[in-house]
Amino acid sequence: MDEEARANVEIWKYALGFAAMGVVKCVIELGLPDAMEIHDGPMTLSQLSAAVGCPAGSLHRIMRFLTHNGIFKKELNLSKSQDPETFYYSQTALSRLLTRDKMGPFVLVQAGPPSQSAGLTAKDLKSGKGSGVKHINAPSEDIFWNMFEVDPAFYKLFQQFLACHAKMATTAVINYCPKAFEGIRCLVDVGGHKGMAIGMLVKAFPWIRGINFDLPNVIAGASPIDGVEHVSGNMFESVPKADAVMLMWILHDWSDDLCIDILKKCKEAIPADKGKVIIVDAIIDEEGCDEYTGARLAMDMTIMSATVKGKERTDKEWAQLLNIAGFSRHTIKHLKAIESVIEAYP
Ligand SMILES: Nc1ncnc2c1ncn2[C@@H]1O[C@H](CSCC[C@H]([NH3+])C(=O)O)[C@@H](O)[C@H]1O
Ligand SMILES: COc1ccc(-c2cc(=O)c3ccc(O)c(O)c3o2)cc1
Repeated sequence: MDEEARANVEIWKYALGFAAMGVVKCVIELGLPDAMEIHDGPMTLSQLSAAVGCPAGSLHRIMRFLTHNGIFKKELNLSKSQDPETFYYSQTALSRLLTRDKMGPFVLVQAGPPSQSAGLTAKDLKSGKGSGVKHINAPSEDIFWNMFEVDPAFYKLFQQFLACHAKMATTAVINYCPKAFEGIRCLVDVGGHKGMAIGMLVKAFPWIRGINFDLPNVIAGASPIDGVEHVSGNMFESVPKADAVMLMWILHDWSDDLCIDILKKCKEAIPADKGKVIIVDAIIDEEGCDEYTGARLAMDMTIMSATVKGKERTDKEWAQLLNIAGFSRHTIKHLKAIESVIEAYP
């Protein structure tokens, strides 16, 4: 790998490093390394879930991230057949160091007092309601982003972060997946924020007329962009009509049920015969692994701590969502990035 390619991978260690440390802190709080020590042998996911009082769904994602990083091992239980309990988890030299009588307290103290520490907490996980830092004032997840109410300064930073992400991810999409944009006359970027991505796409593919669609408070702050019309609305109600819809970094914020609602609205917006939905999001590779697998799993931990029921999805989970939302087929193109491109057809 050349220096630049290595840098593109390495940077994620630093960008998502806080999430990784937050999860390690959280499993110590849950007492997971201690529970394994007491059990004194391999444990299935449901045994672990019962021992630490954390729902199996989130615990599965946490263990997937930790085993990838050498904290705990996942092994095949050859005495059983194809169900999730086919696997069991056991300790590694690293996880043995995370008990409360070894390095556990050392890690916890670095995160500061519980009232001030951000990210995942044992309490949130045990409640099964998700963490949802950014939906802090929201009664449920199907509410508009309400970052303004949480902290205006943080909201400003979050806007810069989104612009920076859109620039990076759209560059990868343009370089590695240009074919997806052939023949599209009108493209709507749903949740396109201030229009960075659609602005870059209409410049790279000048035959496209772009629509940037986002919440009214976001569109109100967007500047004019050549070839792009800004439209405000709510994707849970309707999406502007176009030949194709793009959803970049949208679906990973929402539960399966709300993703299906969004996908159905997108399907209504495109022609049934030649329309498509272009999803740009991570695909978790549970079987294989590439240089970005660690970053995708760390992003899943960030999404777990930042949203109520969002998650990064495996290819099987994506297929299931698209199928339930009424799409007949889809293709996947991997980029040299955290994200992949899924093209879904009515
Ligand atoms: N109900 C909604 N309708 C339309 N846009 C929404 C809705 N809820 C959240 N959003 C927007 O969805 C975006 C998610 S962040 C992703 C931004 C951009 N696509 C990127 O990849 O960088 C934000 O700009 C939100 O304002
Ligand atoms: C209020 O505290 C937070 C809110 C949001 C996030 C956050 C971080 C991040 O990397 C990310 C990535 C993608 C995405 O769709 C997000 O919503 C997102 O949120 C962290 C802390």
